[in-house]
Amino acid sequence: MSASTILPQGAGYGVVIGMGLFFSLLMIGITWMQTRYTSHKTSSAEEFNSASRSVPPGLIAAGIVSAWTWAATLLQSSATAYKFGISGPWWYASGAAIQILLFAMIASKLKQNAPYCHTYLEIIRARWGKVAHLTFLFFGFATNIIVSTMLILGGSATVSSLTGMNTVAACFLIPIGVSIYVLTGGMRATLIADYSHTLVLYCILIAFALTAYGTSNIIGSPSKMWDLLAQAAEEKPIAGNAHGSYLTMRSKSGLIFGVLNIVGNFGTVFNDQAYWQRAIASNPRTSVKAFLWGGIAWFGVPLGIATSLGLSAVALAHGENPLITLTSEEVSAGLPAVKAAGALMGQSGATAMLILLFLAVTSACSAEQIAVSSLLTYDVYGSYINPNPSEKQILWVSHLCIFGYALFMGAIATAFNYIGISMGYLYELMGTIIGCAVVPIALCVTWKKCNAKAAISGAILGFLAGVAGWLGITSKLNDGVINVETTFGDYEMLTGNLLSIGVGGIITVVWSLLQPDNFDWDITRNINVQTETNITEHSQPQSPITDQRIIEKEKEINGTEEASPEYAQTERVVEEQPSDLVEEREGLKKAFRFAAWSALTLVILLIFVIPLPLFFSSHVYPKSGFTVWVCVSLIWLFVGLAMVGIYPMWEARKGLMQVARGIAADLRGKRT
Ligand SMILES: NC(N)=O
Repeated sequence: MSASTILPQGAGYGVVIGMGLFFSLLMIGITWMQTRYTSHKTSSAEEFNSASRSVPPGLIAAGIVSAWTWAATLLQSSATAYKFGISGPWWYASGAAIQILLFAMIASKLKQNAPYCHTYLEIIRARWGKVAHLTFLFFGFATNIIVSTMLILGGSATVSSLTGMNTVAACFLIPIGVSIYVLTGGMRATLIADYSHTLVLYCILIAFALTAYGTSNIIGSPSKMWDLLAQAAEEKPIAGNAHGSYLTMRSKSGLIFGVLNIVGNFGTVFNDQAYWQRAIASNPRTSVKAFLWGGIAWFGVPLGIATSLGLSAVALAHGENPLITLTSEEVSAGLPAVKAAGALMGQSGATAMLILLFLAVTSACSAEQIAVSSLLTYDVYGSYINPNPSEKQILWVSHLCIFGYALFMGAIATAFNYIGISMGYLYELMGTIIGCAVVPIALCVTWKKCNAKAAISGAILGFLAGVAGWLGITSKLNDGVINVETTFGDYEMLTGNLLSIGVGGIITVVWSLLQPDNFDWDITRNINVQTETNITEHSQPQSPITDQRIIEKEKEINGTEEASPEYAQTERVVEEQPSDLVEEREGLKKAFRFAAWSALTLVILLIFVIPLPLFFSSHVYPKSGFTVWVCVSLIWLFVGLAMVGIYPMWEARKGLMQVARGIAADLRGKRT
């Protein structure tokens, strides 16, 4: 064991390679059972990439939580608690949960307006053409690359800090291990692996919280933590916080981080095919529920770990005999939680942290790999290289892209490591690079008036404004010095993030209002309709029905949908029971209204109603208030465990029984 690491190097290799192999074997087993005992075969491209669009809400919610739980969710959230006190966990959790909640509305519009697409870029291509497609493909890939790099940087920094494992080896071995299980299982098995990861993740988070606030000899109660935090503030008050305290929402840097977090995370949800893919894989009737549940359950993850380990790091790094020390580079790399776990729980804490990070990073990596593979397969290969691919070719290209992207993830994370760009830096920068595409992408599937030129110009000019503003303000505030350190300032990052999303959004909306498009959603509703019926192995296409019938019936019901004469005359073959189609669209409209009300209410509560009065009143929590805060964070973890750890099992009971009956029949020799 290296003198400076809490675990031996072998533990790092053991977890990365051993657990990678374990999950690959598990995936082979799940895929085999899925193929043998259920109707879902991964030899179908539709099943491999979109899980036949039939996944129930609990499993999708677990998949959302696991894709959205990055290394940064655990590490960066705790680093914000270390830097800003309790406002850090709040702003991290609320500033990144609202996008998932709002995406519930997009998910329902997606099911209404492009029910058979494989990627959101297919919608952009069908609606706005090739230039828009290429423009947003750039922002889509930029999002996946930034997210993947942060994942691998965070994961490898943790593994090498805890075990001394070679960082480059970790950078490559983590994504390659993940690619093996993604290759084996495709989308559905990946969601099942996500579920198992999420279950263990919640259990470890609960164990950390109970140790920090219940059993630890060093802290052990909210009251003792309050004392230690008060002492830390006396020793080293936080500039910009009320009374320099860690126990207040009144934190200037915390609030700036909150804004950065909100902007950046809009980009990493709305531009990331991984979330569209979960909406696509979802059963249409329950996609809204899945995203609302996912957002609510996920909120507890950063809030819980940052309240326990982030604040523990503050307590342990101060006082007469600090148990841990943290350099600013280590804080930027997200290591306060890692060091706190080791100091509070010794080797068992370090091992739990290693496993936690491994699970979070691998499940988020798997989401990124399958997302990038879908973009490359459908939007590059299928759009520009081979417009009429066979199912075999789609599967072959998907597999190749998953493995190729795993190698790319390792290489790019290694490069960032060498040039000294940390996960924390990328986290604050991401909104500047990708925020500009958020509004056009969201409007592509929700607003018929949004015009193509406005969307393309908005995204490109927003990007240029964001980057120019970020670098310009850096130069102005730092005497012309532009480097990694100066560009990482609060105001520098804030300027870039706000300009990018603001300019992109304003240009897109204002131009579209001045020159409104009048898009016919039937064009996007027809994406892949013919292909789907041809390639879906098990679907039994119903007799063809005409759009005219659908449109007329729809008019009878609500009198709103306008029929395009051109489309009304075409015959459309659909995959689902056609007689259900109109009722289904009505159901989706209701679901959209429900998503809008619930998501907007939660957003207003989480971003305005709860934190802002606490900020403006400069309230510093007394012991009783802090104890309530700790209890809420713990309860939220248990609620999350119930929502995405226990509920999916209940939901899957019939499928599990079917598999169990199949296995029993096999054992009795009654099945061939
Ligand atoms: N997924 C995030 N932003 O932690």
